[in-house]
Amino acid sequence: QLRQNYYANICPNVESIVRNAVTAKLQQTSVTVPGTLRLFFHDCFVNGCDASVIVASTASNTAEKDNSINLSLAGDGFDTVIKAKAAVDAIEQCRNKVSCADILAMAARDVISLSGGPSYAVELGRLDGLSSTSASVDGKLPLPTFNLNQLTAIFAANGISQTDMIALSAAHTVGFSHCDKFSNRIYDFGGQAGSIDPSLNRTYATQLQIQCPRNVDPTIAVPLDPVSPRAFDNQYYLNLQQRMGLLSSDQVLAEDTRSRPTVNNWALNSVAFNQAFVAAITNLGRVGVKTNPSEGNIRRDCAVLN
Ligand code: HEM
Ligand SMILES: [Ca+2]
Repeated sequence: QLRQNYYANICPNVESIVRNAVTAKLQQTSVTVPGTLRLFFHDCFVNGCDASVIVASTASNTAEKDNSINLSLAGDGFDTVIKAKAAVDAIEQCRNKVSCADILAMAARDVISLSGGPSYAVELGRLDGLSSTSASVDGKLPLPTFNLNQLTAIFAANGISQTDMIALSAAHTVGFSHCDKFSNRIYDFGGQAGSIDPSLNRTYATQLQIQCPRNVDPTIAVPLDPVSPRAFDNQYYLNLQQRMGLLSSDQVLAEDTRSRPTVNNWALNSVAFNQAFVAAITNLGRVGVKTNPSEGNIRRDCAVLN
């Protein structure tokens, strides 16, 4: 139902308007890249790709963004969409004609290519959702402690294959994680005093213990990809081969014999990885999309339901 060039007659320059806004935002802060990419994922897995994650809470409604799992979404991701929407709406012909969900899909595409990843044509035509509740997020997003079966199942629930899940996990080639998401791996692993997760590289574990001491300030975050934290590349898989996946859900992809061959292939072949990633994020962008006016609309303010 979605298609490329959906806005060709409605707002012909929408893609360059969004790209320029994203580029300007990226010049202000590099967090724009991971912030926008993770926002797209957290949107699509809850109520489909409908910008429900961007809606702000009101006196009578606690929105998705205030669910505990979304509290670590970077404010700069939201700001990227708000700024791109303002740039689109500054053009008379485009005003209130482009959905926030599509702007987020375009911005996600743009931050990937602007940080060295593949460029691809993005499918458009999503409507913005009509609701956003914190309760609707519960159980819909993967946890960093998930094993391969749990990861595969939660992606399958969104119609996304295990191969696509392995490709999409490479989004962790950029951005940061707070210490609490992996502290169980570096301190008293398995409840055993002084124990470290055996699937974690020892040298890396020591570095992490220094960056994340016990009782660390909860605002401290460390790069998900310690080798090339700002480049969108296949370094993620090379890290996994070195047991330098930061989250347990990252490292499990190289530890489980069912996913390991794919990890090894994409560590070796960045062209094949880029191809797989484009296919996978295109599938992610199709999850639960609303195209019928009875199920959505085009929000005037991305943070407020019309
Ligand atoms: C496979 C299951 C996944 C799990 C368990 C997972 C979990 C996490 C966790 C725990 C963090 C750290 C949050 C924090 O402490 O601030 C994180 C960060 C991130 N995730 Fe995922 N994630 C998964 C898949 C994805 C996917 C599919 C994408 C996008 C396509 C994605 C994009 C990101 C990005 C870009 C960051 C860095 C955010 C930032 O620096 O602001 N993740 N993820
Ligand atoms: Ca959503």
